[in-house]
Amino acid sequence: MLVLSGTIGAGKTSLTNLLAKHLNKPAFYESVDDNKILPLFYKDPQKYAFLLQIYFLNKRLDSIKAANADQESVMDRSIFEDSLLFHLNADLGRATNTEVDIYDSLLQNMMQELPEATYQKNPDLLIHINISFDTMLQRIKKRGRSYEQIDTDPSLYNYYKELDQRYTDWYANYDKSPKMQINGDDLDFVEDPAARQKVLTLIDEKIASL
Ligand SMILES: Nc1ncnc2c1ncn2[C@@H]1O[C@H](COP(=O)(O)OP(=O)(O)OP(=O)(O)O)[C@@H](O)[C@H]1O
Repeated sequence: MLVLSGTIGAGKTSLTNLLAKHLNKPAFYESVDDNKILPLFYKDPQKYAFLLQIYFLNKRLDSIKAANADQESVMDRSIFEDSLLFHLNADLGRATNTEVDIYDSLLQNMMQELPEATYQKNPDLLIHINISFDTMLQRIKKRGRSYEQIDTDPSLYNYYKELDQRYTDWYANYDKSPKMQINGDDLDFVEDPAARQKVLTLIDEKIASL
């Protein structure tokens, strides 16, 4: 299982699509637009942070189980980033210590590899798309999901800034599988065909080396 990671607007969904087509493998997406809890969370984070995370955990484990039939199936987001986001929200006072403890132990329980299982839950490769904070802000604006806009809620600026910093630390410390990083500022694989080819070649080379 190949798993994409990266901050909001990094291009995870687009690269999942490209890569799955390139490899002729199934893609697994977490649909953001169908998520009924996400807009509620952005409106009232204190009330909905924990519920949103339980929703995501459940969905992502479903995808992991489905994606595991194939070593090169592609998933558009990792379960580990949910934990990163939840801890950020908890540190902002949007979840209680008890909720954090329950979340952490639930995640650990869900992700425990069982010796008798026919598949593993951790990725075979994590592909991290790294974009700068400025690019992140531009993409959020360009995509225009209403609840993500800083113009509507200026406090989101600090939330995104902190998220950006935590992503850098998270990727540096990630050790659940082999990993690679794509420079999403330099390589615009959505708009530029040459960049697209370069990214796919980099990933092919990494897969071949595993
Ligand atoms: N575990 C989570 N906790 C809180 N918010 C989350 C969580 N997971 C995703 N989100 C929110 O859901 C929205 C979509 O995020 P995500 O990064 O998965 O997709 P995306 O922005 O479409 O990424 P890309 O453009 O890279 O495909 C964002 O507003 C993000 O903050």
